[in-house]
Amino acid sequence: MSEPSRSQAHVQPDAPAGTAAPAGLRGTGPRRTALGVSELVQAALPLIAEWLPTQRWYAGKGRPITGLVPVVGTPLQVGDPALLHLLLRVEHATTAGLPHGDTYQLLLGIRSQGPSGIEPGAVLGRLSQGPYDGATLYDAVHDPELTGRLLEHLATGDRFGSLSFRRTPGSGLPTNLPGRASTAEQSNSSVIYGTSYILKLFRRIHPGTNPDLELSLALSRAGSTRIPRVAAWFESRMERAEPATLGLLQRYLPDAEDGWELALDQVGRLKGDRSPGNFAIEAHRLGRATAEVHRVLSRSMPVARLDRTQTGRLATAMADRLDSAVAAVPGLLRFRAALRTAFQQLADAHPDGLPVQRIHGDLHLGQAMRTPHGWVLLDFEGEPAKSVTERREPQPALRDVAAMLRSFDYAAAHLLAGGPVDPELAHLAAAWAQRNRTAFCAGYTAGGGADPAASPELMRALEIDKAVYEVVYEARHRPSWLPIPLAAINRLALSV
Ligand SMILES: Nc1ncnc2c1ncn2[C@@H]1O[C@H](COP(=O)(O)OP(=O)(O)O)[C@@H](O)[C@H]1O
Ligand SMILES: O=P(O)(O)O[C@H]1O[C@H](CO)[C@@H](O[C@H]2O[C@H](CO)[C@@H](O)[C@H](O)[C@H]2O)[C@H](O)[C@H]1O
Repeated sequence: MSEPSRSQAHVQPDAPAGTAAPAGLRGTGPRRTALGVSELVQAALPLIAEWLPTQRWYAGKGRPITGLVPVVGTPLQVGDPALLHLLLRVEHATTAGLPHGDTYQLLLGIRSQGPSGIEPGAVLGRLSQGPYDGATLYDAVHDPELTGRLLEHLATGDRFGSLSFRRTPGSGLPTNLPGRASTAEQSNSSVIYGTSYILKLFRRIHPGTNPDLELSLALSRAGSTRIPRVAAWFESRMERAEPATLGLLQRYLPDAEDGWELALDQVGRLKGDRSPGNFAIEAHRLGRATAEVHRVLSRSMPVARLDRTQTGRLATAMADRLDSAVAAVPGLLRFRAALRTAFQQLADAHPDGLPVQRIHGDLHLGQAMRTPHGWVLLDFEGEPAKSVTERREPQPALRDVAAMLRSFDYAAAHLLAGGPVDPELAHLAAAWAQRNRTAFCAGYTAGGGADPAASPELMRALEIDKAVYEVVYEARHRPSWLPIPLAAINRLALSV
């Protein structure tokens, strides 16, 4: 690898790019850049264009890319290996012909010899021009040395141009831990440091504070033990006043078991001759933990009461989401009338309005970890398909309860998926889901949350709203799972 030139080594470690006009993939670039970075970014763009759509976290799948616009490039390490932090806007044409795009966070490693032992999917390719001509460009999340560098920046609270690394008071962070890429199925990318910390790197970047940081910090500051404590984060000012969250460092829970895996193990026992455990005890505890988190959030963040008109708007928003979902998945059309009735019944059942507060927003068994000290909740980012503004709006707390109820249903349905029709097993699976749903609700109420049974219209509407979201999610990401939420929609529509 050619060593970075002196000018690059001394470059201001931030290269604000301004907004370039959308154009083809090559030649779309920053107007204002520091020497070295802009050439490197230009050399990397064709490789990025090929690699990006293959990533799980890339949200633009199926939509042709009409432009790649570097927003800010920041060298975090120069030399061999080098580490480039890049915020990149990916543009797509919309039907109206106007550009529409998302901003992504990339951490790019560059090595002359190529990284050893790195999985092939993490390599973007070989640079064929620019200051690093001939070197290998790869996803630095998979390079322990470079992710170790990120931890050092977090520990020292560094600033590089528009990038700020920030620590929570009292968190003395180690600086000598290499990071390994997490293999968990996820919407972002995470790096685990030893058995102590986990850094989530948000991939699709929205302006402003990410709700995951916002809510996790509020819970951490309130002393809640129901989330992994926040140790640090980093953010970029990009071109706006309010910084955009880029990464969140939390305590790692080395002894934790994933709630979804635990539930699948339990429900799987219905099939074999293994003795079925009593997951309902855990479901009850999880309900309590959820109520506890809601209580802390209601004390530390704004609460409100929707009046009658606003409650009507809540129902209308559900009906609107249903209509968009019908357009995306026409199989929903036959349920539309019944589901709309359920939304109207929610509005009619609450003439005095509804209390609302900040909530988790996308609670499911995969977001709950069982530790030796009880259940801990993760990932307060909310539903990735919603705008950040929507996700930050206070909601009925029972929305999280309804979402978790859907998750018990998913675990039971997963048992039956793909196999021959087995009415006896289907009966056992349905009974398992019901038992755990009931236990979760009882735990939630025992923990001080509102009794879900006291608001049946609200609960049904919230469950439908979630199942509609799931139909779109599965159609887009896991089409073979689509029958799971569709079966729930069928059941819920029949109950109206
Ligand atoms: N603090 C933690 N301790 C242990 N494992 C964690 C922790 N945070 C996340 N994980 C693991 O990483 C997975 C993905 O985390 P999550 O926050 O849901 O990421 P994403 O928002 O990218 O989907 C979780 O399901 C869990 O298995
Ligand atoms: O965890 P994410 O923030 O990425 O959430 C998205 O993906 C989830 C799946 O990984 C999805 O959850 C749905 O599938 C789960 C089983 O895999 C099930 O337990 C949930 O109840 C169901 O909603 C989630 O909706 C989506 O936003």
